[in-house]
Amino acid sequence: NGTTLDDFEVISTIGTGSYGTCKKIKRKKDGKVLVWKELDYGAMSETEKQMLVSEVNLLRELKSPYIVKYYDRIIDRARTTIYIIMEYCKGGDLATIISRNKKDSVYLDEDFIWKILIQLTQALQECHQRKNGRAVLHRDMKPANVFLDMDKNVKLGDFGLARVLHHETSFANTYVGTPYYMSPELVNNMSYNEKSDIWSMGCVLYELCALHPPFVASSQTELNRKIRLGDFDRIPKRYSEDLNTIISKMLHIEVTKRPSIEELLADPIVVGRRAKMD
Ligand SMILES: CN(C)CCCNS(=O)(=O)c1cccc(Nc2nc(OCC3CCCCC3)c3[nH]cnc3n2)c1
Repeated sequence: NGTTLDDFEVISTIGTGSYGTCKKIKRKKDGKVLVWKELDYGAMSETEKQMLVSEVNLLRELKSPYIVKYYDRIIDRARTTIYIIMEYCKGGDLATIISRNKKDSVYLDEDFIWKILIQLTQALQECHQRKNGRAVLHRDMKPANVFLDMDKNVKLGDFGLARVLHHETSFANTYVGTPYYMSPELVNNMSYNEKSDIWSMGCVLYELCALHPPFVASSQTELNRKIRLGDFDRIPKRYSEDLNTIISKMLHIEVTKRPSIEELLADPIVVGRRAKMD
């Protein structure tokens, strides 16, 4: 592909993630605002570079209105840096929205939370039920990875990048935050599976309601104990029994009892709410 860095102009730096820096950019030919994520692969082994290539190729295949659109990539061998060009989400991320509402002690509207629930479920459906291939697991769904576009539609971001960097040897593996969203099966050292993404989605939706995660502790061991027990307070009483029921189902500690994407989309409560929205 003929895309080069000169085709873009950097507007500003949005932030730095576990893998590198995210910048807001403008495509010179038409002024379109995008972002790129800069990853320095200099310290990566051959295996990790292979994983990075396959993750980026997976990004290209994920096409959903609720997944951050991948545009292109530029490789700068001189700087051992890959630039992954994606759509810019004007509404920012849910972590920022949650912390602002928490500071102002203002709960989010139930309709807004249902919209996020339904769109996040559809984003996961695209990944878990991919037509031409194996399911892509997000592995790192959390409020900071869920963005909004200018119409407050969900844009699930940073796919795959999490996997590449959770590869044991990569430097970015040093945990920066507390893994509030680890599922019970992960805490019990079992394998990550599609139902683990459902658990994380439940944690994100719970946090949108309560403005704090379902399980909070001051140490990893205490957090693990709480996650294994699976006891959490009901979401604030201002929210309906329907919303509480759906979120509680996603937070079932037994993987087999936790609904799959298709079961969620077929749930009468979800079907009923979607009918009201469309
Ligand atoms: C770290 N955050 C709590 C706040 C810091 C920054 N504010 S913010 O709420 O993300 C914010 C504000 C305005 C616009 C956007 N748009 C946006 N951001 C992305 O990634 C952000 C990046 C992810 C890794 C960590 C650093 C930040 C995108 N990726 C693909 N499209 C993207 N569009 C984001």
